[in-house]
Amino acid sequence: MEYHLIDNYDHVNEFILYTEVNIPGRGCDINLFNSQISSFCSCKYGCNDVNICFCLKYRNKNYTNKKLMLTDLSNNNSCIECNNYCQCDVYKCENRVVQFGPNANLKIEKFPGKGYGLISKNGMQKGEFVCEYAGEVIGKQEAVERRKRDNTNYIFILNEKSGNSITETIIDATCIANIGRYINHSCDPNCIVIPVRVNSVIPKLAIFSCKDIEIGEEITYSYNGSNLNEIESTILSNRKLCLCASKICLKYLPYNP
Ligand SMILES: C[S@@+](CC[C@H](N)C(=O)[O-])C[C@H]1O[C@@H](n2cnc3c(N)ncnc32)[C@H](O)[C@@H]1O
Repeated sequence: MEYHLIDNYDHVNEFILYTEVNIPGRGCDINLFNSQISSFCSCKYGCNDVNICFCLKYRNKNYTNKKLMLTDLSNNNSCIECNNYCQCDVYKCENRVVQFGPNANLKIEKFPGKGYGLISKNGMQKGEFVCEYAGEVIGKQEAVERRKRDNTNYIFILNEKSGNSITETIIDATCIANIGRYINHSCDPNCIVIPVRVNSVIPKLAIFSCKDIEIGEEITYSYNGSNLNEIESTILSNRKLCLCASKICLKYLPYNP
């Protein structure tokens, strides 16, 4: 059964194209992009029992009451949600969160010195899904070239380690993106980025709160680990000052955006 993603947000800049989900860009492996995870569950009820649901059987439980179970993430920092092949009821299944789209409680605001940023209008509880960081899925070489050409701020690189191998997912949200592109960096962030797979083998970069967030508070994650290392070494002399204002601020953004 298919799900319906609801995303009513738009950009503050008319030159940026809104996309609710990732789209393939240059250098993206189209076969991987179009791949369909072939395992599925045949649950009749909520997909909340690791002994019954096939999607949860070999993993930790991802969510409780639709909130990310942060304690289980130390061993396993990625999630696989139930997919289009699963026979569970889409709206009763407890293993579907990111696929339904962003939190309805977000607002883009201006922050002096930082440009735009995202706030939570009504506050959030720890573990709530905020939104995806969606954009063009591109290859490494293309990312290096775009970064040199445009000095772009919006290329996110996610590295997932599994044994000796590393899976790299690169999303460029410069020109085509969802609301996730507006989230600023903090050295003491209230959100984390987790790779979440639904149908495709290529993960969605899903942003979840890792603390309770107050009404009107800025939503942030740490940009540390989301950069292009090859380029970083050439630009350390030109790093941007961090304005996160946290007590443990490291003074500079983790890379030169
Ligand atoms: C992914 S964008 C975030 C959204 C951006 N503020 C905007 O207006 O589109 C990254 C850029 O935001 C700004 N930024 C993000 N976090 C910041 C911080 N803690 N301090 C200063 N500038 C920040 C930097 O200019 C950075 O290049």
